[in-house]
Amino acid sequence: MTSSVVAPALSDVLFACAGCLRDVLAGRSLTESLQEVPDELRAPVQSVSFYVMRQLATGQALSELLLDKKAPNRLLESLLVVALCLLAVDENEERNRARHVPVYDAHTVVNQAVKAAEKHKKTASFKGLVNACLRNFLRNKASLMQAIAVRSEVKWGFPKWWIHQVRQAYPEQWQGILASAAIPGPMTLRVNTRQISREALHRLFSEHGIEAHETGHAGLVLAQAMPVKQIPGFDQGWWSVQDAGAQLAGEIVPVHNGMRVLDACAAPGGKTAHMLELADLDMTVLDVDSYRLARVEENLARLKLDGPHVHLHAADAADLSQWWDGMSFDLVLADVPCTASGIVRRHPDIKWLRQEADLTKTATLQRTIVQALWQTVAPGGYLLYVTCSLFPIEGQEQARYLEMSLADAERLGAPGQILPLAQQSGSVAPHDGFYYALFRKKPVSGKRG
Ligand SMILES: C[S@@+](CC[C@H](N)C(=O)[O-])C[C@H]1O[C@@H](n2cnc3c(N)ncnc32)[C@H](O)[C@@H]1O
Repeated sequence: MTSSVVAPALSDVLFACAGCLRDVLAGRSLTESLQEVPDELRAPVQSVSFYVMRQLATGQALSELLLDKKAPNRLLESLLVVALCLLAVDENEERNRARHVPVYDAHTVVNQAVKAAEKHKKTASFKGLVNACLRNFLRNKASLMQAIAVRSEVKWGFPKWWIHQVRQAYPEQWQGILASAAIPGPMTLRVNTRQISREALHRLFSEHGIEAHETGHAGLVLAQAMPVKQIPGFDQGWWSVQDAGAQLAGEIVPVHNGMRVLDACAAPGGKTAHMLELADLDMTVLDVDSYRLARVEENLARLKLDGPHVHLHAADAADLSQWWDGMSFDLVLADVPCTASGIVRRHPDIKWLRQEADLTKTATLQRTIVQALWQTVAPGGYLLYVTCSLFPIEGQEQARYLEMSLADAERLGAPGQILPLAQQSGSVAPHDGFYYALFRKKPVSGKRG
């Protein structure tokens, strides 16, 4: 018997996207919201929603211009914004392909958005408004697009405060940094060199027609993103998906066999696994979120890195009384919670979820965590501070503060701020944004470190 897969109706996709957008505007992450989308709709809803997150300022500015007054409810507003983001797509197809832009026929979008409005009691009585508003946009597209193009948030696809912060921190590079978020990141893998060499995996990929190039010590960047199950070696644990910027951690941590290591903010376990791939370690793994910690367990099992040398605890790293037995660590990885401003090309909802006031709150939390963790570092031991942020308050300013305030700390060489910048205008940045600072606790005098 053959089974044919029927593509979902665009009206269902648009309606589900409107629900996801409404959730994000209410402060929920897109990843969480997408989990509630029915399986058969998830792939197209994810693709359209990611695009909408990148183009949100455009959709919102257009809906403001087209409606005489505020939309009657959030769901309707979200449906209009989703449809307007799709209708505003420019006609340069080549550019669109590179940017993974979902392209639909304009009149189909209008008809399907009206059908989507019919699906819910909150939107059904406004289907005439949806129709009028979207048709008005199509009639006046050029002048409306011109009217909003002058707004900085439309030009860059970020909230104003974010543009201001990046511009202030990086007066030479701010445009390249903001532009890099418009294009989805490449699919980069980290080879589990305990299972297979990078050369052997690269060869195997070539035999399967999968084009890739090498990056860093153990990375392979795929020319085309693919579902993980279609790439040889996933179930065998031969590789993990991990951005090249995150893979740098493995090149900085001074790991060697026999070390007692703490990964304090570990989930989903990308860097935990990387360290375990590099050396035989006694590894304590913490995360405050037990649901996320379960992902570390799954990942380590798939990569065949689990065992009695790995100890997982769901606990607050800052509260030593919850989890620490008093035995110090040779190395602590503090990949602390942050604004995640360096990874917005992969999680474009982040730029709308964060508020400017989060910067100081997050920086304070980071200090509290690191100051507690410093007590667990053995004399002569190391602490690697990491964030996936671009904002100096979580990066260089934080590292300077820690250097001054941590007892017996010396700062060692580390890359500092890594910026997501395309090598040429319009091309994909090779890695996300990260910050790395490495500290060592001075050995007790008289003992060699
Ligand atoms: C940037 S992510 C870590 C990414 C991870 N190191 C990796 O490479 O896959 C930060 C993690 O810190 C966790 N977290 C936040 N606050 C924490 C706390 N007080 N104690 C321990 N973990 C915390 C979050 O649940 C989140 O999983």
